[in-house]
Amino acid sequence: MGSVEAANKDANGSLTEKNPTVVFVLGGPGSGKGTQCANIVDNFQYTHLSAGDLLRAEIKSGSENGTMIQNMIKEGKIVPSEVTIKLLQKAMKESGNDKFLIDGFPRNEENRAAFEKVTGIEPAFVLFFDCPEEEMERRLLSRNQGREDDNIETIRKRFKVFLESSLPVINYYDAKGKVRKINAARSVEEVFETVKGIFGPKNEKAE
Ligand SMILES: Nc1ncnc2c1ncn2[C@@H]1O[C@H](COP(=O)(O)OP(=O)(O)O)[C@@H](O)[C@H]1O
Ligand SMILES: Nc1ccn([C@@H]2O[C@H](COP(=O)(O)OP(=O)(O)O)[C@@H](O)[C@H]2O)c(=O)n1
Repeated sequence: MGSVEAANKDANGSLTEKNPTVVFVLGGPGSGKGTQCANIVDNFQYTHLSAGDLLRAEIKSGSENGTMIQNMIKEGKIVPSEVTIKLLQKAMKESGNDKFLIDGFPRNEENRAAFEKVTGIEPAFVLFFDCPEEEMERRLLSRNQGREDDNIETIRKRFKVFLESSLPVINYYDAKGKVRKINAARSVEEVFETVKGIFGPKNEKAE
């Protein structure tokens, strides 16, 4: 990692090295990213930041970008990284933590390159929840969270975007040896057993 980009100024204005630990959590829509992130947060010292949740909160907040974000989500399109990265940076700062699960980001090459450029952060590793489309479709159609994009028409568009734009990002990190691929087509408990093994005992929360 470029140490210059990673350097931050402390309260006295002097440069300090701050290297937050970032784990990207990727996988198709409905693969179980959010579910497993909740389990990780219960057991390990990480803060969960879902890019989709941050974007949905931005719509609700009445922000000037709200309508644009809402239209893009309805179409299953990826919101420009400038918007998403600002939300992620703000949430990282506000958390006071230095360990993050960044869920549903980066979703395309533009997301990936911009995050690296703006923050200077490289992920420690990437969790990839691998799940067949039929299973993801079943899960999304019964998610019942009232999401405007959990309808079959938008779901098909999201699958297409995942294959065309998000998988290349996973392949990019795979070539760097950073991807931990997990079979997500199992029960929540079985998937979490595998996830636990990846995080190891080091960051486990005390009972
Ligand atoms: N391993 C699993 N088996 C069955 N259903 C699951 C599993 N993991 C998550 N779900 C359910 O599938 C839906 C999508 O999961 P979610 O975690 O929201 O996925 P993502 O964040 O990847 O879109 C939710 O209703 C969730 O309860
Ligand atoms: N990095 C991101 C993440 C989500 N999004 C948008 O938010 C939608 C929902 O993403 P999500 O991660 O909450 O949900 P899933 O599609 O994984 O179920 C995506 O289909 C995109 O429209 C985005 O534009 N950029």
